[in-house]
Amino acid sequence: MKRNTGVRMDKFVTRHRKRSVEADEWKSEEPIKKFKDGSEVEEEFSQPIPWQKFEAEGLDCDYSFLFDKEEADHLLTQLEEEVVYFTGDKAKVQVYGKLYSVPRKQATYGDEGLMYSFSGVHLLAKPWTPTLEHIRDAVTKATGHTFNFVLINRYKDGHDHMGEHRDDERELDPACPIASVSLGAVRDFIFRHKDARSGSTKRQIEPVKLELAHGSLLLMNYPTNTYWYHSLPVRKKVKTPRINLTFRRIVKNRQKTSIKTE
Ligand SMILES: O=C(O)CCC(=O)C(=O)O
Ligand SMILES: [Fe+2]
Repeated sequence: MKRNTGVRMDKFVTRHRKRSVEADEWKSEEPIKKFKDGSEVEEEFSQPIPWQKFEAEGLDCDYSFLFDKEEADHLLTQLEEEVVYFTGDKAKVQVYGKLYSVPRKQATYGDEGLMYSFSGVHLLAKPWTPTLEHIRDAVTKATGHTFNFVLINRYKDGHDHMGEHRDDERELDPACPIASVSLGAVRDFIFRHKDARSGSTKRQIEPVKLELAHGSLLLMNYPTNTYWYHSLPVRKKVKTPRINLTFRRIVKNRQKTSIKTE
C-alpha cells in the first residue's frame, strides 16, 4: 500500500511499537514504515524493539535504539536549528550563594505552565515544537508512558558534562520512568550507588557504566533515582556535539521540580 499524506512529519522514519504493560511484552502497533519521501510500505513482520535490561540493587533501566541512524541524523539537525537554549543568569546555577555557569547548554519544553527549578533558577517550559512532539510521541509509542516535560542538554564536545545527581524530585511521577533520548556523540554515562560514594557509609557496590549512543533511548525506572546517582563525565577525546532529551512526567500540583547537580 502506498499513501501520500503530505504531512511534514512524514519526513520521519519511526518504529511504531507499543509495549503491553500488563503482559510486559512488545507488540506492533502500526505495521507501516514511512520513508522520507512520504511513501509508506506495510512491514510484513513486526519485530519488537530489542531492549537491553540493566539491573543492580535498586537500579532498573531499559536501553534500546529508538531511531535508526538516518532519522537520528535528521532529528539532530532539526534540533540544532530549533532549540532555544537559556542564556545569562538562566544558564547558571547557584551554589552556596555564588553563580556558576553550567558546563553545557540547557532548555526546557513542555505543557503550558510547567516550571523547572534547580539551584536558584526557575525555568519555564517553552511550548512543544513539532520535532519535540515527534520524539516525545515516539517514546510514548515505544514505552506506553506519556510525558509532559522535557529537559534538553546540549554538550558541545567532551569538555561539556553533567555532574553526579539524582532526578528524585517529589513532583516527578514515580510511576513514569525518566526517558532519556540521545542524539550525536556517543558518551559514557555512569551510575553510582548512594552508599558507594565517598562520605557515605562506603559500601562496595560496583558502578554501572553505559554508553549512550546516537538514536538511543534509556529508561530510568523506579526506584533507580532513589538509590543511584548518575553523571555524564568529561571525555576530552570527544570532539562533536551531543543533545540529550530527558522526558519526564511532572505532577502539576506538586511543582516546583528541581535537580541537584554539579
Ligand atoms: O545527558 C545525559 O545523558 C544526562 C542527562 C541527565 O542526567 C538529566 O537531564 O538529568
Ligand atoms: Fe539526570
